[in-house]
Order: sequence, then structure tokens, then C-alpha cells
Amino acid sequence: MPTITLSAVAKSYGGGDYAVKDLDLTVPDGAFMCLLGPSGCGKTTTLRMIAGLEQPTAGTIAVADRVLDSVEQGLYVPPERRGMGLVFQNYALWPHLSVRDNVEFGLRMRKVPAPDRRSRAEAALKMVHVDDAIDRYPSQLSGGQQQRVALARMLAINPGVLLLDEPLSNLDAQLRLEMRAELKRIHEESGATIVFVTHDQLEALTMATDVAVMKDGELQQVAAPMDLYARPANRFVAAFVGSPPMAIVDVGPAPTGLAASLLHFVKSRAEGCAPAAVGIRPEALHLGAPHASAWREEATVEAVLPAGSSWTVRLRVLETELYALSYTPVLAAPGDMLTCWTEHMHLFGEDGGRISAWDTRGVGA
Ligand SMILES: Nc1ncnc2c1ncn2[C@@H]1O[C@H](COP(=O)(O)OP(=O)(O)OP(=O)(O)O)[C@@H](O)[C@H]1O
Repeated sequence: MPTITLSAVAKSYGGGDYAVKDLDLTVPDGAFMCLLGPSGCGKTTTLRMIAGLEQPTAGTIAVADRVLDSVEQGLYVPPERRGMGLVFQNYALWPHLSVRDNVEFGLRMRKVPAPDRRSRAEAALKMVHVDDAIDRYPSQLSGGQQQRVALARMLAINPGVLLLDEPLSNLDAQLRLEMRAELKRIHEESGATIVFVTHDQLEALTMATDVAVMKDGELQQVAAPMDLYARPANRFVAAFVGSPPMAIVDVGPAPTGLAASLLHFVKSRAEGCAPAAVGIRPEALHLGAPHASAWREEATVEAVLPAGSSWTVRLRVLETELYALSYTPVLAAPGDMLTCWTEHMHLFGEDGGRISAWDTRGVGA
């Protein structure tokens, strides 16, 4: 199975702006890599370059030791010779062909003999759990089933690399949830290397083995989902990943109120540490009796928002609004005064980058 390597890849559509800038990215063999970022950050362009649908302006793309694009060497392998399967948001199935024929279509184009075609189509449809609808037409299927057929069509050609561009965005919330679990299972069963484009951080965190976060055409961080969440490399990733988002408080150069309180705490724990901003995730902000070593302040409850299994509380702390997320019932009412506290802060420097030494409290100590 193949590792995909992008080296110093850039793409300009003309006019001096770059959709993708100097991208170095390795998608490990068998990974489920999500390209994550806000609209326009270059995710689709990156995927289309891997697919061969766009040619890079600079750089090299290789799969295993086979170079597919090299601007320097004037080398370019067209999409149909890359051995990759693509599924896009609009997964057009042929309306006049049955599910079986839709899936067999790609195999027919590749001149696979009929009996082999038949068994491969059946196996692929079985894998995506729509084998019971094999003789139906696309109009007789739900959106989720159609999406599965589109996937089966790709899986049947047995690609080493599967490229998916927001394939779940046309589905309703329930189906999206189901399909996320299905895609994970399909990834494990097929062993394919998957690159998946999404702007939905939850989708990325739940499915991926590796997440690459992009902003303005530039790679911000590549990490396993929990590492990305626990140790975001900079303010952008910290604010983009997590819901409700991390509160990020600017603490320099002459902080007052909450900023002063946080900075005072940081300096008391790590002498010489001078962060520009302090971040607190809502679920790391607790209410009630604090741990001895924790940062704490008095908070006024502004609103309690129960959501069945969790409680979001809007607090006012030293004139600043903060959110706390609790997974145990919060029995407070607006106007109540409580102590809020945390032991988990994220520190960011002047350049927005994470001060990782703080995570082990080695800063300035
Ligand atoms: N064919 C094109 N011609 C000119 N500019 C383009 C073209 N395709 C994309 N762009 C520009 O390149 C930048 C990156 O676009 P891209 O579609 O890769 O981003 P994205 O992160 O996938 O966004 P979205 O989630 O909205 O699809 C954007 O500024 C976009 O306007």
C-alpha cells in the first residue's frame, strides 16, 4: 500500500495569489488523512493535485517511489494512470443504470472480464452494505444509499488510494453520523490510504488517523486527532478545533482583569514565561471547589444551557465572558456566584505558536 508524499508543492491559478503554498505533507501508508480548514484554505486544490486533476505550479507529488508530478522534471501522470479512486460531494450515479451496473461501469471501462466484474461489484456493494439494493435504480435509493453506491463504485476498482472531497456534506445529520462510522469500517477493511477533505472539525476528529489543518494555503499542523486537540500548534488550530471553541485571552503587554489574573498565575508557576495569550477549553473550566494547584477566580453565572448529556454555562469572570462545559448536572442559576478553576491552560507566544514547554511546566524554571 502506498505512502503519498507532497514536497514543496504550490499551486497558483494565476494572478499572483497562491491557493496552496510550499506544502510538505506525507500521508502514511494506510492512513485516513483528513485535510481540514475553513472555506478557501486550499483543501480541494490539494486533493485535486493528488488526483492529477490540477497540475502543481511547483513541487513534487509521489506515491510510494513513483513520482506522479514533478514541475522541475516536467513530469505529469494523468488521473486515469494514478490508480486512485475519487468520490466528490456530487457523486453522480448513472440514473439509467441499476446499482450493479453503476458499480460495474468502472470495471467495464478497465476491461475487467464479465464474471470478475460481477463478483467484484457484489463484494464492493456488500462492503458498503447496499447489496440488498443491487437491482434497484439510483432514484429508488436514499441519499445515504446513493453515497454508499458511489463509494462501492470506487472500491470495486480496488484503488490503493481513495480521495474523498466532502462526500457526506449532502447528507442529513443522522446519515452523516452513520456514514462516518461506515467510512471508518470501510477504511479498516479495505486497507486503502484515504485522503478526505472536510471543513467540519468533528468529522475530521471522529474519522481520521491523521489530520492536516490548513489556513490560507498553508499547512498549520499535522497530528493524530487527540494530539491536535490536546496540543494545538498555534492559536488558529486551537480556535478552529473544538466546540464550543477554546477561549483565548490576550495577556500582553499591560493586562488587566482576567488577562492579569491568568498571567499572574502563569508567572507564579513558570518564572520567566511571557505568553502573549492564554487558552482555556470550556470542558477544562470547572465550577465548585478547586484543586489546590489550580488557577481560580470568582465567576457570575449568566446562563445555564442544558443539552441532555452536557451543560454549557456562560460565566462572567472579571468582566470577561467565558464558557464552561460540564458533563455532570449544573444546578446553578443566573446571578449565582461560583468559583471557576482550571489546571489546563494552553499558552501561545507573540507569533501565535504554542509554548510547548509550558505543557511540562519546564518554562523558565
Ligand atoms: N479553478 C480555479 N481558478 C481560480 N481560483 C481557484 C480555482 N479553484 C480554487 N481557486 C481558489 O483557490 C483558493 C483555494 O480553493 P480551494 O477550493 O482549494 O479551497 P477549499 O479549502 O477546498 O475551500 P472549500 O471548502 O470552499 O471548497 C480559493 O481562494 C479559491 O478561490
